[in-house]
Amino acid sequence: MAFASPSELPINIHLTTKRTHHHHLLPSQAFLKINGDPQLHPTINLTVAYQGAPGAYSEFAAKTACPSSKTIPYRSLIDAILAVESGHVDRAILPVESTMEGNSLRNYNLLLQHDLHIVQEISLFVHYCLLAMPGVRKTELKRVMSHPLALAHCVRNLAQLGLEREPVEDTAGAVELLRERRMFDTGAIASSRAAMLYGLDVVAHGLQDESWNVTRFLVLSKDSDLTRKGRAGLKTSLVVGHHGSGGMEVVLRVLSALSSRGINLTKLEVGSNRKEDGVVRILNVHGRRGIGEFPHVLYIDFEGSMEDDKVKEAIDEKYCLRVDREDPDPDSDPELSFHSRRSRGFDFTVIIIQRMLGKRVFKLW
Ligand SMILES: O=C(O)C(=O)Cc1ccccc1
Repeated sequence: MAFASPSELPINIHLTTKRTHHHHLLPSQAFLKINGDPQLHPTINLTVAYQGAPGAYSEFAAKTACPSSKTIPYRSLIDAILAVESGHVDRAILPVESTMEGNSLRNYNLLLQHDLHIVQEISLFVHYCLLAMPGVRKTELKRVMSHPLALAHCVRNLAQLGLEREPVEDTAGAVELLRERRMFDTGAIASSRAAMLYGLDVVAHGLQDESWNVTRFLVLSKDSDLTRKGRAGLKTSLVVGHHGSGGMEVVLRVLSALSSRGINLTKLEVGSNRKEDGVVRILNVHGRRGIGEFPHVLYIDFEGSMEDDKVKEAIDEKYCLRVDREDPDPDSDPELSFHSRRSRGFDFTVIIIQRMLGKRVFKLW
């Protein structure tokens, strides 16, 4: 391609603050412990998979999180994740939630179905631009293409401009398509970096409906880094899948086990089970592998590490969160499936994800 590679483009950073789906029932709770340290493990020469074309926000997030790494585009998030799982690349980057849209839960749930470790997280301030073919004016545009999340973030402004929305795979992919097909009546929402990369004009800046628009990305790796054991600055994610027996009491038990020990929660989300979403599928990474299905899910992030005494205590609290790494008793009731432990009549599984505490927000203009 005649355009500069993304790594050659100036990046303006402002620091502001395989699937084996076994459907058979499984014993054992899932226990996934995740950690990592970019300082201990420099990202030079790493390969990082992202979804989209060069110039996508995910690529920028990958480059920011893993400086000097080589970013590799993939068509879909699943392809990017499979590339890490199969060892073709070292890392994958996954956008999981944004301040405007809340959780892209489908992405988060992808994480639960693959045996990968979160080694880092990065928050990116996303500033959307309206791009058009060179010389085209904003008023000449009839429609706009972009990633569904970008379209959702700009819905009011786009309506005001009277532009029809057309979802495509990613923001940079929209720009590429626009240029390839020489579409003079169509714009794309993407970064100014994508405009430079593909030689398009920026006809409007800051198209997001709300000024504070931050997306959180997770960096995934096949390997965990046990050298981080007990180190400060970690954040842990807990995903509790349950079957709703006892109403919401599982939720209360989990929260009280953490809050009674002064453990600071940084995220709390009770997975709603609207019919169209169906169950959440969670991979069991211990014992016999397979997928468990849970109609109710609780997502929690808290500050601290699984090595902290109070965290250990909360996790081990009797009748509350028992995380069992051992294979369950083979004679146990197969109906217990994935979530072999029943605690006072509740059945649930717990996934624990340990990772870096990401406090910084990067800005891309
Ligand atoms: O389409 C892109 O550029 C992506 O990387 C996905 C995305 C879209 C909008 C905000 C953050 C990430």
